[in-house]
Amino acid sequence: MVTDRPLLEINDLWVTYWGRSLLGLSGRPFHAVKGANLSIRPGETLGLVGESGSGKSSIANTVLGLVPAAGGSMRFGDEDLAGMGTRYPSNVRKQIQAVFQDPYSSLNPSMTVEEIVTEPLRVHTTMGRSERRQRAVELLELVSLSREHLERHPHQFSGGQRQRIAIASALALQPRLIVLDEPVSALDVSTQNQIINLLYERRDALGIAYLLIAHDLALVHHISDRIAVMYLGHIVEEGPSDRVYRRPAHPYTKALLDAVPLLDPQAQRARRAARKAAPAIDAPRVSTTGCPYQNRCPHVMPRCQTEMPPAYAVDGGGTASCFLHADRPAVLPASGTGKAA
Ligand SMILES: Nc1ncnc2c1ncn2[C@@H]1O[C@H](COP(=O)(O)OP(=O)(O)OP(=O)(O)O)[C@@H](O)[C@H]1O
Repeated sequence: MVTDRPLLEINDLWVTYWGRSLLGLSGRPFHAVKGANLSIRPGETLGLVGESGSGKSSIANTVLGLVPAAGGSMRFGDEDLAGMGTRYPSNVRKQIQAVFQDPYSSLNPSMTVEEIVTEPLRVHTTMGRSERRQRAVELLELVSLSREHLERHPHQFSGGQRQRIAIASALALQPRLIVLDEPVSALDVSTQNQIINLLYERRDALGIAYLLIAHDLALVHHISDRIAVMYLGHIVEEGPSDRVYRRPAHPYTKALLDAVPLLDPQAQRARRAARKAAPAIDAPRVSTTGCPYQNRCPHVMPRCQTEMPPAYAVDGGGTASCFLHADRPAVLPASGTGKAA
């Protein structure tokens, strides 16, 4: 049910945190997201990957209206999200829901399952109590739980069941977009598969779009239509999931994929040997000019140290911000060259 017009369109997004000095005055700004461009169509899943600290949750929290955009635009349908800061009106908040990583801390332990699942209905609709209860039963059935679970508290459930409850609550208002921030990384492998299948089913049945944040590239490839790759606040590559996974165009995406363990032990041994023979790679470092990946990149060229690459079109779809593709048309200006508001 993917259509062409974007549901969410993010252009040149900046997210900035301000440090605090001892006197409580604002210290130096830290730009966690530097000019990101992303879009998600209705019913589409966009996987956002990158190492810890690259800015994925900062984008997610800005889309959810938990953190204000410091610059750029974010359109959701006809709504200007960036202009609303953290004060989304109810009609917008209803349409964008979230499921977070840790089902042990994201559910209020003093509430019953019925209260948790019907809370969004209580806040955002005029439904009466019995109607809400009926809806709670339907929602629990959607996530393979049942009426008998209504009166129980979160501590009476396993991690996977708690994540089902969180998903039921996120579905309550029939949102158009759900932000999934590491939704299965706290779960064991077989429970992960069950939750992923559940998310799949709900997406196909209800036409919801997902912004899926995860470290696990194999998982993201499995569930996403498109993948965007972040490095130090920049989107360095974006494109159809299969193309990014099988033919990564940015050296950083390639490095991320090389870190995914191979099932074949012989191939895994060969890869380990090749890695040992390769020169040591520096830790990530914020460069003041040029490409953010320059000090780790095996293909670094002189211009990478002075110029930020624009996003070049890539064969098979999508873009890569890397001068290795400079023979292709640039479709977006270099990210991070604009100024945060
Ligand atoms: N509230 C905050 N105040 C100051 N700095 C922050 C804040 N939240 C995040 N940061 C910083 O912003 C950068 C990006 O963080 P973010 O959580 O968005 O990354 P991430 O890619 O989601 O990481 P992870 O995968 O570990 O969750 C990090 O350097 C982080 O320390």
